[in-house]
Parts: sequence; C-alpha cells; structure tokens
Amino acid sequence: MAFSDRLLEDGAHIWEAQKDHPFVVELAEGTLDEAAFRYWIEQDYRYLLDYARLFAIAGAKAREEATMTDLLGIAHSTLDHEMDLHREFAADYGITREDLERVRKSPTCEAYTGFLLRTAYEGSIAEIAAALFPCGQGFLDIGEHAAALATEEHRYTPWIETYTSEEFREVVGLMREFVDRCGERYPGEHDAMREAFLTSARLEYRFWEMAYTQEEWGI
Ligand SMILES: Cc1ncc(CO)c(N)n1
Repeated sequence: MAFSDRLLEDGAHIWEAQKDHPFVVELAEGTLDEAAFRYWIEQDYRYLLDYARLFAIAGAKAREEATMTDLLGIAHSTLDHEMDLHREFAADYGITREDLERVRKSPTCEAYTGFLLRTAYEGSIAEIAAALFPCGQGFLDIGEHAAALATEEHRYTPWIETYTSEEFREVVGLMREFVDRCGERYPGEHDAMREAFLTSARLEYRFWEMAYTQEEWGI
C-alpha cells in the first residue's frame, strides 16, 4: 500500500468529521451564513500566504530538480490561481487585496500557519511532505463531497468549482507523489510523518470550526 494511503487510513476519522462539519455541509447547500464565509475568506487568505511560503521553503530544500519544479509550481499556483477565488469573493464584499493582507490571524489560523512554518524551517523534507498533504488532499476530498451534496448552483458554487478543478486536482496529485517518494526513501521518518500528517489534519478540522464560530481572540 502506498504510504499516502496508509496516512489517509490513519486520518479517516478526521476526514469524516470534516465532511460532517456544518460549515462544509451548509457551504455545499448554499445556506452558509455570509458572515462566516467572509470570515473564512479573510482568514484563509492569510493562511494561503504562509502555505505558499511553505512550498517555497520546501522547494528550496529539495535535492532533485523535478521536486523543486513541482513544489515551486504549487507555490505559484496557490498565489496565482487559488487565491484569485478569495480575491474575487473579497471584491464582492468590498474588501481589497491590501485589506486581505492586513487581516489579523485568528488563534487557530496562527496555530496552523505557525505549525506549518515551524515544520518547514525545522522539519525534515519527509515531515514537510506529510504536513502539507492534508491541506491539498483534504480540500480536494471536501470539494468533491460538497459537489455531491450540492443540488443546484448557488453563491458558493465558485468555491466548489475551484477545489474540484483540474488544476487543483493536478496539484494534489503532485503532493501525493511527493509523500509517497518520501515514504519510500525515508522509512525511519514514518512515525514523524504520521505525527505531522495527523496534526495538520486536526488543524484542518479546527479551521472549519474556527470559521463557523467566527473565532475571536477575546482580548
Ligand atoms: C485551511 C486550508 N487548508 C487547505 C487549503 C487548500 O489549499 C486551504 N485553502 N485552506
């Protein structure tokens, strides 16, 4: 069994919890509170800036040209393609790109991006691969789940289309190959990879909860 499949098996309960989360279900059905979605757009923009940074750092650490090309390509595709979705929704709400860059991260967004960047700077290449896998694979699976739940077009349809697009699917395919290559090459890293994978997956779950409750610092 490919190492990526073993990780997904270990995280299956976290995937199920994400699919059942009211943010995901209501987004799919088009009934999600606009304020919660707008909050998600703002926080996710801040998240994606650091997520792109993670791929750039991983690309710089990669030993092989093909891996560098894949990782730096994903950094670019995140900044260029995925974040257009956020900029377009933000523009509908009268929020500019500069406003988005200045949003204060919520506690969960701070925790998640802090974890990813710490892994990027301090972790092995195998841990980095495992930490980023739930981000891409999670959104592809949630996107497909949302597409299956959606019965008609609605205001959040562009979100579903982005995360089920061919471009996004290709990017996630590259992430999975990266995880499998690391799994094969570094058997001594398997436990650390599993830990990193599960931590990211749990933070993915917490990110839905954060947006649904519009989490605040309270101070
Ligand atoms: C929190 C989070 N994880 C993953 C993705 C997918 O890139 C995203 N946009 N946001």
